[in-house]
Amino acid sequence: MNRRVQHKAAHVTTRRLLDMKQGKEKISVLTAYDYTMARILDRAGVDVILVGDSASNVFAGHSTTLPITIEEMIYHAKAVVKGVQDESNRAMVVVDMPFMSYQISGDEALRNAGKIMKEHECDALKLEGGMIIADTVKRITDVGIPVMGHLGLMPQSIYKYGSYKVRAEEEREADQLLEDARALEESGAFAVVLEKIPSALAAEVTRSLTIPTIGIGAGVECDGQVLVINDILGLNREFHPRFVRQYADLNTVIEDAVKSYVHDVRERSFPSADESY
Ligand SMILES: Nc1nc(=O)c2c([nH]1)NC[C@@H]1CN(c3ccc(C(=O)N[C@@H](CCC(=O)O)C(=O)O)cc3)CN21
Ligand SMILES: CC(C)C(=O)C(=O)O
Ligand SMILES: [Mg+2]
Repeated sequence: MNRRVQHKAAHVTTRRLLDMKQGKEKISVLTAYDYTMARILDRAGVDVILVGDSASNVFAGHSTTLPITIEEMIYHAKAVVKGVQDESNRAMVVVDMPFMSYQISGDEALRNAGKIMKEHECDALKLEGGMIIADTVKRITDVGIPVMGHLGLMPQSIYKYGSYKVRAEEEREADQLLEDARALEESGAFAVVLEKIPSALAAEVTRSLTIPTIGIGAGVECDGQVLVINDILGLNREFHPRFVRQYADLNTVIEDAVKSYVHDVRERSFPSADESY
């Protein structure tokens, strides 16, 4: 028996996520945008890696997710998929479809979904929206591409709302969100992200659906949780919404390391004889 194969944990599939919900095992999701980080996340055992369009913010420095292009998302996704493949190849890789790559028509959405899927071996795509994109979700899933939904705070619609405030606090909006979630499930979505909505509503959606819910600022009763990797590592100085738990202060770690390097170069203590040829 090939021991290497035997020791490799099974790649996380949409089926596995459904089983996890049924078995009440929580699903952990983090974003990644590059090869090095994807390898660390896969090694650490995260279930799903999301190549988020938040790359527009944290990688490219834009103030919203709107400017990132399909080509840029593919570039990040290729690096992440390669990282997972070179590590344990356990984590599922989901890629955000960027703003305006799926909203114009079902045809265009399908063409772009296929384009993203063909460039690398990611496992699924994520789209923002509910009933409005239900037909599109059905068309994409019908050809065999798994789709993750995204409801509540939808950053691609930020200019429609004008703020990043909590969503669906009023009963009418909450009812709409519940209907949107059901529409996504009926259209074939395998999971749905719930962003910045009241915990009680997220719990109700979670109970109402067969597919898993993945929360970000949506309480502990979601079937899983997602956060942006830069936020949990403390790489982001300015971004501190209360749903982020910071697990490290890499900002300080990196700044101190770079300061030491700059100092050593200036003082001529780097490189030493041992570090030279
Ligand atoms: N680094 C990063 N982390 C994220 O979670 C993230 C991104 N970028 N970019 C894309 C979207 C945007 N997201 C956001 C952005 C802002 C808030 C937020 O709560 N902002 C304010 C509150 C604004 C208000 O209440 O009016 C805050 O408290 O920081 C939440 C999610 C989540 N996503
Ligand atoms: C915050 C998550 C859910 C996301 O969509 C992103 O990182 O783009
Ligand atoms: Mg996103």
